[in-house]
Amino acid sequence: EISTSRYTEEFFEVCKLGDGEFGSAYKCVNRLDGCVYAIKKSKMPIAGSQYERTALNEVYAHAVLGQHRHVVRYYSAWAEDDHMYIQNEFCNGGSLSEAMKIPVSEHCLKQIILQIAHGLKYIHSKGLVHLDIKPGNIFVHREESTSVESGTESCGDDDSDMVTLVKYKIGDLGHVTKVNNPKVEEGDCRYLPKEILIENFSHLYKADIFSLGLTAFEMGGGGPLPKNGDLWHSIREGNLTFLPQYSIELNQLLKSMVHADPECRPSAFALTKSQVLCPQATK
Ligand SMILES: Cn1cc(CCO)c2c3c(c(-c4ccccc4Cl)cc21)C(=O)NC3=O
Repeated sequence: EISTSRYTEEFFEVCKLGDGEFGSAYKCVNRLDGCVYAIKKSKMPIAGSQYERTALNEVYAHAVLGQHRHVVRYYSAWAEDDHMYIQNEFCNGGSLSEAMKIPVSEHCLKQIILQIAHGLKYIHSKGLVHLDIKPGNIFVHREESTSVESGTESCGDDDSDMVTLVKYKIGDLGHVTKVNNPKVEEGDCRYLPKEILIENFSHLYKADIFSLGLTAFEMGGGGPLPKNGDLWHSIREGNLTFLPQYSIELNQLLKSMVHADPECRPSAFALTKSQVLCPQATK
C-alpha cells in the first residue's frame, strides 16, 4: 500500500517558519485537535554521528523537562521517510533575532532577562544546561487575556478589558547536556564564554548566564557580536561597552553576567530574585 505519512495525515502545513542547520521548521495545524504547532523536519542523522547525538539530546531533554512557561513545550517526535520530526509549541511572536531590529525598552530588556532566568532556573534545577542561549533560540509568544484573568485592573468597557501578555520561551534544546557527565556540543561561539572553548566544564550553569548576558546586551543594541578576534577576547575579559539608553544598574547587571570569572556571574536563581529586574516594594 502507498506509504502513509504521519506528517501529512495528521497535520495541515500552513507555512515555513525558517531554515537552519537544524533543518526546516513549519507552522502546522493538527487536523484532529485544530491547534497550531511548530514542527521541525530534519534529515535523519547518520547513525553514530554527532548529529544523531544532538537529535537524541533534544528529545531526551524535552522528555525530562516536561512543561514550564518559559521553555518551549514538546508534544511528540517521530521518524519517517528518512526524516526526523519534532512537534513543539508554536510561539506566535517570532524569535528575538527578528525583534533585535528595534532596540528594546529598559522594561522589556529586564523582562527578557527575568523570564529567561526563570526558564534557566528550571532547566538547571534538573541538572541540565542549555549551552546555546542566543536571540535565535528565544521565542516570543503574545497572548490576549482579559484583565480579570491576568489580575490587572480594567476600566470597565469590555474592549479595553483585553491586555496583551508577552512571554519569552527558551527553544531549541539540541545542545542540552547533563552537568555531571557533560558531552558538550558547543553552541554559537558569539555567545559562548571562554571557559567552554578551552573545555573547562566546571561551571556549566554559568555558561548559560554568560550567553543570556550577551543575548540581552545584543538586544539592547550592543551588537553585532564578533565570532572571534580582538573584540571577542576583549568582551571575555569583561569589557562590555556601556549602553547609554539603559540605567547604570542594568548595565552593571549585564557586566556581572558576562564576568570573566564564572563564579562572579549571578546564578539563574539569583537573577529571579534580583532587585534590578523585579524591584520589590521596599519592605
Ligand atoms: C524558525 N522558527 C520559527 C518559529 C516560530 C517563532 O514565532 C519556531 C518555533 C520553533 C522552532 C524549533 C527550533 C528548534 C527545534 C524545533 C523547533 Cl520546532 C523553530 C522556529 C519551536 O519549537 N516553536 C516555535 O514557535
